Amino acid sequence: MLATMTTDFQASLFTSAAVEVPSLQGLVRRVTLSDGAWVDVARGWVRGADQVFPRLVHDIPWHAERREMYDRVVDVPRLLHQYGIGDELPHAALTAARNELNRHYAAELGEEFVTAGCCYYRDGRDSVAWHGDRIGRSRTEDTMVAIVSFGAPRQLSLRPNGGQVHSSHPLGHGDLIVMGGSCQRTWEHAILKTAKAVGPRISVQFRPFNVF
Ligand SMILES: O=C(O)CCC(=O)C(=O)O
Ligand SMILES: [Fe+2]
Repeated sequence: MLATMTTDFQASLFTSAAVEVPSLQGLVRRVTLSDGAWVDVARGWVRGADQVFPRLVHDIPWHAERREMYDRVVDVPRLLHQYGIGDELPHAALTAARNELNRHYAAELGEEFVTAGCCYYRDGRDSVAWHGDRIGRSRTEDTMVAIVSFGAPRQLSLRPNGGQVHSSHPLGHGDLIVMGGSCQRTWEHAILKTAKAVGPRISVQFRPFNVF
């Protein structure tokens, strides 16, 4: 009885008007960058994202990391968790998002998004410095990294390698950005620290096999 109730509850939660992951057809707007890089943006793609956010805060087994920087060991300024190939995702909205990304980009990407890296930016002091996701195949090959954002918006900044900041996308509340083409090799992205009072944000980055 209890099991049935739980299942019914989850099903109705997900199919309720509140949480919905619509088709990306006609919803994404592509912005062409230089050197074969592009981004696709779909604002408010995951409907009811603000209701998903507290579940992700609670259910993802977040951990802090420390990394060596030159001669020091420093805190990574965000919490992290990585879902690997075959891992069950923590919320039906994420599974639905990955399924729709795989459907929408199947022909263009030629493979599936199989991992989901998660970052939790607790406040404006949490950040990720300028980088490209260039470990693995993305070092030499075109690929895609699709990011779905929950919670309060933070700016995802983009610049050509080492160049001036080109654009900045406020991402939160179910927004999608897909970085594609040569974007990971020829451009850099960052979530810069901000002195403004900002609420917490979670990003989920869907990547193909051997792209980090
Ligand atoms: O939080 C984001 O949207 C970006 C995260 C990111 O660039 C990364 O983890 O590689
Ligand atoms: Fe990245």
